[in-house]
This record gives sequence, structure tokens and C-alpha cells, in this order.
Amino acid sequence: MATDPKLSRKRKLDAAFSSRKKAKSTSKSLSSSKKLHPKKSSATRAATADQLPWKTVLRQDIGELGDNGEGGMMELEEVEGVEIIYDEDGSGGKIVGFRVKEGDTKDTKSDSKVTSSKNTSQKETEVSPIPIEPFDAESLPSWKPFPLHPALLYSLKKRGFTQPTPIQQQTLDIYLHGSNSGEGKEANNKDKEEAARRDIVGIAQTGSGKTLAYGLPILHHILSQLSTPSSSDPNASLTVTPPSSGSRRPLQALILAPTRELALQVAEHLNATLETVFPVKRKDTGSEKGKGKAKEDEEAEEADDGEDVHTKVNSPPPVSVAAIVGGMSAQKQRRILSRGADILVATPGRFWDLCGEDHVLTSQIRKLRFLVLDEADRMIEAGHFEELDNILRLTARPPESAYTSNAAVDGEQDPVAPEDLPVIQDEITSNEELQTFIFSATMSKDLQKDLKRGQRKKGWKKKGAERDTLDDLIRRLDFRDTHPVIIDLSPKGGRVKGLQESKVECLMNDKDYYLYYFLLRHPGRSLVFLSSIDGIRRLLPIMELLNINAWPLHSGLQQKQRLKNFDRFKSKSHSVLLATDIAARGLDVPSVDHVIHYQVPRSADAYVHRNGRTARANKEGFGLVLCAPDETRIFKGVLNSLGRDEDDVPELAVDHDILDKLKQRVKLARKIDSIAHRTKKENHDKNWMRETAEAMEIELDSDFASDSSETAQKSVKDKKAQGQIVKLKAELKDVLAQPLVARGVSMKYITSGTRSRGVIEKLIEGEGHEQFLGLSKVKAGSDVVRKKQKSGKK
Ligand SMILES: Nc1ncnc2c1ncn2[C@@H]1O[C@H](COP(=O)(O)OP(=O)(O)OP(=O)(O)O)[C@@H](O)[C@H]1O
Repeated sequence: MATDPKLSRKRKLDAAFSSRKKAKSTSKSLSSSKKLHPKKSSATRAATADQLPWKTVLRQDIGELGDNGEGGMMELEEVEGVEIIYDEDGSGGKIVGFRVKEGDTKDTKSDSKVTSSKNTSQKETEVSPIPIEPFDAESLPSWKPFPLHPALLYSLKKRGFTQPTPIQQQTLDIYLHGSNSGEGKEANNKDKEEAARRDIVGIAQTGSGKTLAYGLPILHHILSQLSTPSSSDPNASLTVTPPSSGSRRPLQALILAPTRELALQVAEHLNATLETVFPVKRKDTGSEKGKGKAKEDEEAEEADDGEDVHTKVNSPPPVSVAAIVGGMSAQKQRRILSRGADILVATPGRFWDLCGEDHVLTSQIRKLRFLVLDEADRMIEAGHFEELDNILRLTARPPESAYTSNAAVDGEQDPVAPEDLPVIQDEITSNEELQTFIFSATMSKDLQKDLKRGQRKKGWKKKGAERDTLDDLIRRLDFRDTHPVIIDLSPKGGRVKGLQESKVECLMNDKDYYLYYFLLRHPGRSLVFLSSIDGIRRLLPIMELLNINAWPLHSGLQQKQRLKNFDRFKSKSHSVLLATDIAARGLDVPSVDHVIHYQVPRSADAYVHRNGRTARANKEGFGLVLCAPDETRIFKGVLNSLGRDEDDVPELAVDHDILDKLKQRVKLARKIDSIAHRTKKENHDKNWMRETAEAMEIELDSDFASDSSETAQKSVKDKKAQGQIVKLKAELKDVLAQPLVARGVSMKYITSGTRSRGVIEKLIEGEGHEQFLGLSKVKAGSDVVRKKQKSGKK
């Protein structure tokens, strides 16, 4: 459900101004805050929180917590030149209103309820055409068969994407040439017209570049519309003219993704492609730092020798991509929508909420040129499908045409009932232009089966016989193409190239030891998947006590905290993210070295997508399953669903001498955590009882009532617990400082050792493992017990 925008804005203000609680009088301006102080000479007028001139806080203003440079991901906004009006007595610091300089207010009609396509608060600005030099296709031979807009080719080259990935190749072949049978096949104009309307279902392994597979056609289409040749010479350079900033941009593409992080990432990916060619010149926010940034831009321009002339932009960006996701400021997202964007990347929930209050948006959806479902199979699972279903109805044609189309696809007549018609009944037009792209790494119901419960995951209800995910989608979506093209490049058995899988069979209670062992033995960027938030809450403090750089990521955290933790994980090469399956799909962290399944996933598709966070874009990666005895059946089911054998995943070799030493560390950490947890819980429970009793004005039982003797006892108990914790922490510190020596290495003869070269010698040369003396630094894949060895051992 959407939060009340005014309330959240008010809360923001309350927080921002809480330090000013002591302000006394009613309409006196705040003297100590430069930012909040309006110029005395200017006339002011009363304004609501919505009408204040909010500005985005730029990345450099918020350090490492920023994102794409626009503050977009963190959604932070600031306001200045505002006089705060407190309530009459002012003692509680309650804000009752604001005053701003005349002319500084925003027209919020277009913000809160967009009813016209023109945003009256925006002034019509001059736009300058941006020259694009002709791109020398010879400099990017692998992309030559795909005559994309020169701006895109330029960007691909700059980003080092020297050749298309197989899914990009096949999608572009269909999009540009109408067929994936022959690369670079020349088509006549009519064929190209037709070709450009094919609906595409793309299934390809994780990390294979699916975002650009659908992103490039969309960007190509929009940029081509804005381009004009600078002369009649067919080889002449182009100019791209951005739309004027005065009117709301027509929405051309809607990309739906199942998670917030994924939607933000897709928007960032498309923006990165555009900004390589059209760097966004940040607007001067008016703040000191904002001014600094504008100055930096100017300096950068001055320093530029003019080689990339087409990168100079004085107008709005030619293509605007925005993200609409839950957990972020709905107010800001409304403003983005009121300005309009060419491409919206959204999670269904928030998007549907905003559709309900923005008629222009709903009518824009009816005229969409592109609709994309990323991670399509996940989107139709329970928890997503209702809003998705509603949005898809908006993209459907009137019943007659939809009826014809669906009948042609699956041979069934499936008329749309009147009550199933889109919520807003006006302007139902038959948009024949819509092109639909559906992408995922998995698209089969067999992989979605919940192996723990033995049921298929809940989702759209099916009529009649068992259907596949694809059938479900074909029935739901009003494909304009009678035969959508299916490109299936999914690897057999879900085996991703470059991924080494492995497992450790151990008791549930021993998983912490093996996890800790692995993280020390193979330092790097490790993503650990757990099946519950409680599991993460239990494991995190233990990891922290053991000096492991770990952060949590789960739906119980606030969105900003989720993004912050994700950023921290990305920014450190030795880091651990403890995550639930919200991180399993689509997230593209460059160089995740290891994926660890702390619990065996419940379904084969979860196994494939979790593993897919490593070994991306042709890199190597490692996946480890910690499998307890009561999970072996589920793991076998996962592998069987993928058409693989249970022995298919080899075991990881573990040095048990070292493991035993690590057990001692983990046990101490667990003990410290359990004492701290128990004390905290007891205090929390008592306080909660007291506070609730006070609020309800009831008397507590003598057991709960706080008499002084009980309080004294409690404090003795707390002190005792604190003492224990301090003692155990000191013990842990000692244990953590002790070297871990591998089997067969004697501490006495460490410089020569029983091994071929001395341990110290190896360390100096950088080959020796810094934590496990006597072992070499090796990639996790080298510790895997190959099948032959295993049977030999037996
Ligand atoms: N042509 C290319 N050459 C090199 N790298 C590329 C190319 N196209 C995309 N990439 C990079 O590959 C990585 C994976 O891309 P992307 O996230 O689109 O994969 P995906 O197939 O959508 O994965 P998933 O199924 O996990 O969502 C990204 O970092 C992206 O920048």
C-alpha cells in the first residue's frame, strides 16, 4: 500500500528539523540554519510540504551511500529557503506550516494527481540537438551485423563490450532482421518494419547479458526517433534532439521486475549505457556542494579537448530512464512521473499504486511501445501476480482483438469477462504497436516446484491441465505477435559455464563451522543464502565476533538499509552478504567469488538463480551447498529437476585439524552471543510488559512489578552477564590470535617444514595462505574432491 506522501514528507521534515525542537515562537524564522533561512527582503507565502522546492541530493553529498549520481537510489531530497512555522506554544517543536519565497512553490496539482499531460510548473526550455559522429563499424567488428544507433555502438565500445553475448546476438537478429537464422541478413524496409514488431521470449543463463538484450532494441528505437541526419548524405553524421522539457514525456517502455534491487539495477544499467554518450550535466541544486559539482562539470568541460563533441549536453537527457519501486519516496516518484520518462523500470506493487492516482500514466500504458517482464517466471509467483495482472490488463487490447490473438496462440478461446476489463475504462484503444519481451534464466514449472512441500509454488490459477510458465504467460499477455519467438539458450542441467559446484555434507548444527572454515580458507566476495530472516539475525553477530566483514540483506530491513548493505558488499573485495532469496534473482555484482547455500534451496529455480550471482559475464565462480542429513532428499530433488544425478556435485575437501580449531572459536562466539541475546531479551520483555501495562493502566502481577529488590537482583544479574561477556571476549581474542596450522606442518620447524618449501618462505612469496599456515592460496575450485579421487579413497 502506498504511504501517505504528506505524512512521509512531514516525517522527513520532522527528522531534519528535530534538532530545532527548542524553537519557541510561532512564525519566527530560524536564524542559525543557513539552509532554512529565507532572504529577509523577499516576500514569502504559506506553502504545504508538497509545495516546497525539493531538490535531489547528489551522490557526492552523501558519500558512499549514493548511487547513480542523482541520489536516485537513496531518494534523498533537501530543501532550502524555507521558514518553519511551529505550533502556538512551540514547546513540543510541532511543525504546523511553512513559508517560502514567492514563486518558489511547486504546482503540486501535477504531482499528486496528474490529470493533464502538460506539467504547468515546468517552463518550456530550448533544446539543442546533440551531434553524434558516424560510428566506424570496423572498430567494433562483432557488432557490425547489428546496425544499432551510433550512440549505442559508441557506448558499447566505451564500456568494453566488444562483442554481443549469444542472447543479445539472437534478440537483435530478430529485432533488427526479423530472423535469428542468419546474422546480418539484409532485409527490405517492409520486412524490417514487420521484424521490428516480433514479440520475444528469451531464456538464457544467469549473467549472460539479458538486460541489454532487451535494453538495446528499446534504446535503439527511442534514439532513432530523436535522430535526424545532418545532411542528405546517407553516411552523414546524426543529431539527436532531446524532447523539450516543458511537456510530459510519453512513456515508451515499461520494464517490470520482481524485486526493488533488480528494478533499480536495470535502470542503472540502461542509464550507464546512455550516460557514456550523453553524460548528464547535473542541475545546480543551489547547495554549496551542488554548486561544487556544477563547477567540477565546467572544469571537466574546459579540460576536455573536444574529441567527443557529442557528449556535450545542454538540454534534458535525450532518453530518460526512471525507477519506480516500493520502499522509496512515493512523492519523488510521483514527481518523476509528472515530468514523464521514456522508460520506466518498476516493481508491480508500487507501480500499480501510482497508476491508481495518475490517469495520464494509465493512458500512457495503453499506448506503450515496449513491455518487458524481466525474471518473468518469478513475477507470476504468489505475491507479485495480482498487481502484475492488473498492469497487464491495461496493456491488453479491447476484448475482440485480444480474443482473436489469444485464440491464435494457444488454440483456446478465452474471452475477457467485463469485470476483468481494465480498471479505468476510458480510451481503450487497440494498440497494435506494442512489442512484448519476456526474459528469464528459467522458465519452467518443473524448476519452480517447492521440493520441501512437494507442491508447485502458488501463482496464477490455471484452467484445465497442467501448464508451463510460458503457457501461463501467453494466456495472460496479449501478444500482438501471433507466434512470439522463443529463444532458449538455457544450459543443460542449469550448468553455467565457469561455475564450479561443490557440497559439504554435515550436521545442521555444524554448518557455522564449515561456513567459517570456507570464508577463512577462501577469502573473497561471498554471498551466503539463508532460508529465513531469523537465521540471518542469528548468524550475523557470530560472524561479526569472528571478525568477518558481513552484512545482512533481507526484506525485514528498511529499503535504504538494504541498499546501503548491498553497496558495502559491492565495494569491498573481501566481504560477506548474508541474504535471503530476495538477492537470488538478477542482482549483478561484479565478481562475486562464491555463492554459499547455507540451507539447500527449496526449488531448482532458486538453486540456479542463487548460483547465478557468481560466474557472470564469462567469469569463473564457485557455488557451495552445505547439506544437512534431512536436506539430502531436497538437494537430490533439486538436481533431479535439473535432469542431473545426485552425485553430480562433488564434495569439498576440508582440513579437519584446522576445522577443529575453528570450532573452538565459533563455540566461543556463539556463547558470547547467546548471553548477550538472553540479557537483551529479558530486559526487552520486562520493559515491554511494563510499558504495555502503563499504557493500559493496569497493575502488573507482583512477579512483574518492579520493586527495588527485584531491580537490584536484575542489575546484579546484568553485571554478571556483562562480566562473562568481557571474559569470553578476551578469551576469543586470544584464540583468534593463535595461528592455524595445517595437518603435517610442525610449528617447531615452520621455516623448513615437512612440505617441500618452508611456510614462511611461501608466505613471503605470496603463495602461502595467510590464515592457514602450511596451505597454499588456491581458488575454491582446487579444493574440490574430484570424482576419481573420491572413489579411490573409498
Ligand atoms: N556484450 C557484453 N559484453 C561484456 N559484458 C556484458 C555484455 N552485455 C552485458 N554485459 C555485462 O554482463 C553482466 C551481466 O549482465 P546482466 O545483468 O544483464 O545479466 P542477466 O543475463 O540479466 O543475468 P540474470 O539472469 O542473473 O539476471 C553485467 O555486468 C553487464 O554489464
